[in-house]
Amino acid sequence: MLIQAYSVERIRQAEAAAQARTGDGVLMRRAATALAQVVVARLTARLGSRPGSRLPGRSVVLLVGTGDNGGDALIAGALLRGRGLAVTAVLTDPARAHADGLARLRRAWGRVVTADDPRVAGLLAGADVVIDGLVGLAARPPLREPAASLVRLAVDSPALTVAVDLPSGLHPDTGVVSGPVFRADVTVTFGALKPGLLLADEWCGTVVSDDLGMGVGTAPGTSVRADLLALTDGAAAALLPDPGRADDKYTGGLVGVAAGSTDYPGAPVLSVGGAVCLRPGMVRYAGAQAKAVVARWPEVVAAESVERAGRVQAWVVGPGMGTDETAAATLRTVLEQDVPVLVDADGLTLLAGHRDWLDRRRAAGQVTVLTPHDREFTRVFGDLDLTDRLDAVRRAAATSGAVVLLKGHRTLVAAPDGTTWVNLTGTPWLASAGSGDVLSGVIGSLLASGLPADRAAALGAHLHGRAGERAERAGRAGAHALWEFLRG
Ligand SMILES: NC(=O)C1=CN([C@@H]2O[C@H](COP(=O)(O)OP(=O)(O)OC[C@H]3O[C@@H](n4cnc5c(N)ncnc54)[C@H](OP(=O)(O)O)[C@@H]3O)[C@@H](O)[C@H]2O)[C@@H](O)CC1
Ligand SMILES: [K+]
Repeated sequence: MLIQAYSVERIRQAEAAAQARTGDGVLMRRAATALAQVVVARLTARLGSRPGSRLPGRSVVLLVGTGDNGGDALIAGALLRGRGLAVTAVLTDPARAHADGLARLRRAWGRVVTADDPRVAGLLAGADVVIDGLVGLAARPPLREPAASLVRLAVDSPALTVAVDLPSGLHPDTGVVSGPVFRADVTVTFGALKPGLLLADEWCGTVVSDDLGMGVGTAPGTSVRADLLALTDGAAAALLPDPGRADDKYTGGLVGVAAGSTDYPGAPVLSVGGAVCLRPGMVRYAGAQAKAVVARWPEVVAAESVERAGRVQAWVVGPGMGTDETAAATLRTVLEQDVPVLVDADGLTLLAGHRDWLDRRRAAGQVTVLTPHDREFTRVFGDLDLTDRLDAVRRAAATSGAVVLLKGHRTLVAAPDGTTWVNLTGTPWLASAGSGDVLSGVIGSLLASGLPADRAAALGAHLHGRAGERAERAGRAGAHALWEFLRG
């Protein structure tokens, strides 16, 4: 199963349709029930079975804004009162707080204070649970006062922090964070995942999604495609090409790597290594480092130039290639071939001055994949602002006709038809020299095996991230062993 996120607009459409079926208030009651259940389960687990660790009497603080997000929190608060918890709602604007939710909490003997109450800081510091019902789908960060101050206070609370629908301060569609953000241990989200929860997952903690019976993405007559996709390990394993019994080295995927120069002997070895690790039928290498490449990867068939390399089913071009005339000629030759081509590193720098080469491939219906980091992205797509990375990568794919993989904490992949992926694997340890070279080879192999380009890029990023996580564990173990050794 793929992980699927939907835009606020799509969720609102499904909500309207569901509300017409169920009648007023039903979805909110379901949302509040789901929220209260998660709070009880998580708090019970947190308290454990120590003496005195019973739920009744534990304190819950609700941060309540001016909309239905606050309504969810208030009704959940009333339900938690029913379990014997002490519940206090902190209202940002009493006149605009959800009236029915407030009435229910009051009927259940919940306490209500306003955000300017001097006791609020103490309440948050002493709470067992803080529930963030400040803003949800209607959020337009940065948070205004007094919500911003409440979030700042909540950051210091040792309580279990639970976000309703999404952490306040985060943009639901873009994941862009500006100003203070509620840092959640758990986010209970309704209808479907929102893109922001995947793009800025570091604020969300564990995400529990309850569709409330809304059927987002399945409404008749609407597009079933999610707005943002992510792979699970299971989905990644299902995509991985397996050689069939009838395959030989020529049918199992032939990938060519045009990379390296006299100045950069390492990048081609790494890029070819990435390709080899995916076990295609054959890896061909073209460039100035044939000896170094074959010394490390003896199964590779190497040549000095693309013209002499022979037939392939996909090319990777660019890592360590330099940006001189020879490199430009190599890039041009590769881009003239009617096979999928992945352009990385120096290839991207060169491409910035030759956008017409990309246009030609687009006109011919040929598949191109670009794998920039931020600086390379700006070189090629200078007019696109990277504040909203999702928007930028989608525009880049739409205007260039290429699949664009934008590297980052959460690597994004966008296809010209609008299909967009976010990669959820990896570690900051991957932000190191040579890591991108390996990724280019991995994706090149997947392209050669015939996977659609956006899937090849998303799968490559997923596998590369998992490999990075393993390397991190090994690196940490190594560093620890070294430390022990040095200490004698
Ligand atoms: N769809 C579903 O499936 C279901 C949805 N449900 C729930 O409803 C929620 C959506 O409720 P909603 O539409 O009432 O808006 P919500 O997010 O509570 O915002 C309230 C107000 O916040 C304000 N505000 C905005 N930005 C701000 C900022 N930066 N700083 C400060 N304030 C800011 C803005 O006010 P204004 O700008 O007008 O002053 C806005 O009107 C949804 O997230 C889910 O929890 C469930 O109950 C049932 C199923
Ligand atoms: K919230």
